[in-house]
Amino acid sequence: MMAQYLVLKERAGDSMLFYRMGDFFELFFDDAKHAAQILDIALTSRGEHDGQPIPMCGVPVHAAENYLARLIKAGCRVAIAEQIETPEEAKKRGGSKALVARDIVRFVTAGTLTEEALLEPRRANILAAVCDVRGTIGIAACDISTGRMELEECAPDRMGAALARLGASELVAPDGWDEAPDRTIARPRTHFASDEGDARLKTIHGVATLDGFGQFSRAMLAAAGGLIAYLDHVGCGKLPLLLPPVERAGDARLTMDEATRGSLEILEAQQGGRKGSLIAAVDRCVTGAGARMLADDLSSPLTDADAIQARLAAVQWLHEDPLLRADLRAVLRALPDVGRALGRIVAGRGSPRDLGQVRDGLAEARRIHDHLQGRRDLPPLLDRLLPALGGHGALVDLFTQALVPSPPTERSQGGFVAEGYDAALDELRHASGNSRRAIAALEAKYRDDTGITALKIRHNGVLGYFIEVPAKHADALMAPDSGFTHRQTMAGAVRFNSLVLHEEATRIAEAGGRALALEEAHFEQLIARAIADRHAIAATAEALARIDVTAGLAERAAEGAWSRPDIVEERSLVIEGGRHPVVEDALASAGERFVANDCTLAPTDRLWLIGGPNMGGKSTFLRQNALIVLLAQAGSYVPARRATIGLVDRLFSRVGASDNLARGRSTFMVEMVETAAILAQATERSFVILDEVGRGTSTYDGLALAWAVVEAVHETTRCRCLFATHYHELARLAESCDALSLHHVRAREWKGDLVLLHELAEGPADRSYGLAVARLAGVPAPVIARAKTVLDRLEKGRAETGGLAAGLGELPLFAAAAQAEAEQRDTLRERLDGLDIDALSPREALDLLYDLKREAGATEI
Ligand SMILES: Nc1ncnc2c1ncn2[C@@H]1O[C@H](COP(=O)(O)OP(=O)(O)OP(=O)(O)O)[C@@H](O)[C@H]1O
Repeated sequence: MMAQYLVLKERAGDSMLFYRMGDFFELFFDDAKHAAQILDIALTSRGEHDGQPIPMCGVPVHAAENYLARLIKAGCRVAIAEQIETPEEAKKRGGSKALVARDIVRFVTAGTLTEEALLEPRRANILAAVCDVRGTIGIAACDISTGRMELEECAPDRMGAALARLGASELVAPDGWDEAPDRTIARPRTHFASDEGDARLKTIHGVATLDGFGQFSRAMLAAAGGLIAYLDHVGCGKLPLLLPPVERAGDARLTMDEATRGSLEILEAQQGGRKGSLIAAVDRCVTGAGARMLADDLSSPLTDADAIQARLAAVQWLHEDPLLRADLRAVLRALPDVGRALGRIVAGRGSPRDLGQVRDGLAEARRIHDHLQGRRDLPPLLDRLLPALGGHGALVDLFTQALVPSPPTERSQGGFVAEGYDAALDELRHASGNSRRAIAALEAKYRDDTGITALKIRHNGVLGYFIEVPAKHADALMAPDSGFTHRQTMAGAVRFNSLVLHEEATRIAEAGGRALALEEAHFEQLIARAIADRHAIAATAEALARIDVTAGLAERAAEGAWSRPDIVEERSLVIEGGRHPVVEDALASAGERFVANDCTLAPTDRLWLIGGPNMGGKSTFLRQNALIVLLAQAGSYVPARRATIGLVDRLFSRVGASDNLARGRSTFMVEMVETAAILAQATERSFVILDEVGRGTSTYDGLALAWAVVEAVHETTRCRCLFATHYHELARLAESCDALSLHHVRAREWKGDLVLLHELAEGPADRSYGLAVARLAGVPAPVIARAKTVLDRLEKGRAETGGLAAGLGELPLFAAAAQAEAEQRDTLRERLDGLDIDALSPREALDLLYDLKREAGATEI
């Protein structure tokens, strides 16, 4: 047995091997140790290997899903080795000692789950493949629980942002690729071939060309090849549901990199989990599929004004009709997760319950279709969904006739095919019903005949049906001519059989067996029917999700008095009475009110420097505006009295000195890397929020960098930007940068206490209130008093020397400085240009080289 185990383990590679033995999956060696620790189950041993006891642990097959879920969560992958023949077959094949043949039937990995119990209902589960084809990155992503597949390509510097958007639970990449992102699973490079990807997609979808689905580049197809090869591997040849690939054009979406997503807490709060995230504050979807689609919308807002307007018009329509909205949501709320049920069916793991869910979902879709059809003012987005909502009449009728109202998850016991669907099956059921009744009559008859009132006819798995009497009455039945045969003597009872009982029991067993076989055949037919219609069913699931998202957003807007944003092409951002949805919710639950603030950026006033005390609300203001842009472009109403959003192509959010120790970089290093990315990638159409950039280093360095970054954003990037800072000195930039203005969050000292008003006002911050905030935070009075003394000294010093920013007044403008540097570098070029190398002696050449080097060094920072 160990030899068989070791061969399978070799094939399992770095996945744990679940080795089926009877009713258990057993794990051995290091797998056992590792799993026992994660699952907190007993580690035992079995036999010996190389003279050492073999560590072993096991999980019962019927509870395996739960254990799998915990292992997957802990980052493991699991190979499932099943018995692929019965012990009888093994004996027939190889004699009484033959080992039952086993094989790996599938791998369970984080990105390839379909089981309801292992998936989060409100989150997509993405598996992605990424590769590099001659300097272009191809990405293929799919959610195999619903079959959705997307292909995308981007430049190498956009790979991080594209992958961050996907948030894949598992990522595969070619072996030996130096630029592969962290935590990827390496797969053979040969799998990532565009010809292979193209051929596989054509075969899967039965088409001669992929042109009908979109235009896919070589990089996209190579990634698709890698993805499908990996799916082959984990499914051991059985592919899950894959819908036709959709091309995701990078520039049709608002680009956000990983740091921006993290700091805006779109799908997850920074401390982890959904609570406190944007989606938690926005999501009012009543179905899991709706919630998953909303997460996708918020992760990749649109940049196309028409597409955004279409979504907004649909939200508005349902916003203005609360009754219809409530009706729709009531129907949606009762919907099963059709997409995921279909995913399980196609993956070969469908149950009668999944078929029932598809039937119920499609029937409800029809009701929604009838609700919407014929409404005069139906917005185009919803109108386009109508065809997908209907059209399943024949399938729904078939499934309704074939299946009982609530089919079970377990199919081996039968009982899911409805009465009236198959006359032969009804007959068999009728026959076994008659036999059961006959057995009940027999029991009454035997009681009468024997006069033993405690006589019972019972059933168990080992004996089948038998007659049981208390031990004290057994003698009468033991008599040879009693008509009963003795079967078993228990402590207080004796069990018998009789010819009539045996005959009835046989009839039940035979009818039962044949009924099960019939049900199984019907099940296969119904599964095949669902698979044949998979594309249309998936389209219905998608349409239902879009309606749920739209109704959910309308509901959220109504709840929070949100407004429909205007989407314009100009580079402005005008938000009146804007609020931060997450902070507002948190304050509301504490009984406090959120102070709404305006943001009015325009091409002539596109960079706001925002000062004011700690805790004054600067970060909140910055983020709320970024979130409002994001929500608007995702097609949602926004938490503001009015908003006009000039389309944004890329959104950046940076918080100074945020910790990213997990990546092993110092906080300041992270801050600078992220700032560098903004300066390199932001365009005139971008919106950038920078929160205290520069604070992660010494005061002088920090101020100098913050100064230079603001100038660069103003002069070179020219994007819309909100910059929060504690450096008062930066206010002097208003003198040289004409599209920059100064703002602050207001605070007041009242009777010695600091009152934070959380209100934004024009002009520079008058002072920093740092000590007052420290007092609010409970820093002991003697420490505050001492700090006050130190502060007085420092301020006196500043007054005498002109302070930190002394001398900055004479600093040349950013553009002029950049020009001067460029010119200085050009004198080097001129000298090189004018050089006749052949005319130089070796000595002269060397001297010249030293000289040039000296000149270059003088211009270095
Ligand atoms: N507009 C607002 N209305 C009401 N309360 C607010 C508002 N803005 C912020 N707050 C409250 O003030 C707290 C601090 O806000 P925030 O973190 O934005 O301040 P900050 O100025 O960025 O502080 P620091 O400079 O220390 O980072 C928030 O957690 C929230 O409770």
